[in-house]
Amino acid sequence: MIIAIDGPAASGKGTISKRLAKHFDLPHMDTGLLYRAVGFAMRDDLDHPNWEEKAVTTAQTLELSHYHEDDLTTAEAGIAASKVARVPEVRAALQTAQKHFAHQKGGAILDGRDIGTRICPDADVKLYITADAHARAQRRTKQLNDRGVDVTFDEILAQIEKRDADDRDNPAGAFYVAPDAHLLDTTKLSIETAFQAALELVNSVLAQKKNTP
Ligand SMILES: Nc1ncnc2c1ncn2[C@@H]1O[C@H](COP(=O)(O)OP(=O)(O)OP(=O)(O)O)[C@@H](O)[C@H]1O
Ligand SMILES: Nc1ccn([C@@H]2O[C@H](COP(=O)(O)O)[C@@H](O)[C@H]2O)c(=O)n1
Repeated sequence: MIIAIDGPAASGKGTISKRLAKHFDLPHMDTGLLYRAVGFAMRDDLDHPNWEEKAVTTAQTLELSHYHEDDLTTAEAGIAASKVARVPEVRAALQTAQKHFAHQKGGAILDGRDIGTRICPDADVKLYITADAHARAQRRTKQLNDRGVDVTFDEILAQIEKRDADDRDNPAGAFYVAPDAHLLDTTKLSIETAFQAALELVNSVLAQKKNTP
């Protein structure tokens, strides 16, 4: 079984994906980390004239295990990720690993931006997790402040709005809600309620498929 989960930054898709992965005993891939790793590796080179070429080589030779998650989950790595994600050859290099992970025996859960549209258009279940920018900025600010990172709500809101806009008009992406995705707005939901709502959606899609000859 393949479950594809998409949504904008800090919508809670990673939290829901991890919980669903545990529930269904499926391996999980946070595909944003791949783009973040390339962005992080390129952080001092993004102003160079030939940065795109270097980003492609970085993506083609990426070893995610060489990076620390704390370095990848910063706001700066998110902004750099969004920049390298606009290079079609970077996307192509990272797609191979994602498709391979998705189609392993027994299935998988992947979360990102183009999982239901480009990586796994054949997924058994597709969810699109969203929340308004204000709620997402509050969550991300708390997440970073709890980790001791000194950022304000206003800074994070501005970054989230910019990243939303950059991602929305990424010419190399397929960042739209797949027509067969189920939408879940978590703006007013706690983590637990959001997870239960996602689980209900997944179970209802699976039950429907089981009953369809
Ligand atoms: N429904 C919710 N209510 C409150 N906080 C939440 C909710 N869902 C997630 N969070 C918190 O918001 C933060 C961001 O969540 P998460 O990492 O799951 O988002 P994401 O969409 O995967 O983000 P990214 O796109 O940057 O990877 C985390 O600290 C998480 O605990
Ligand atoms: N499938 C994906 C996943 C992510 N991106 C880009 O990476 C940025 C960081 O992603 P997070 O999920 O960790 O926030 C994101 O803003 C996208 O630009 C992508 O292109 N495709």
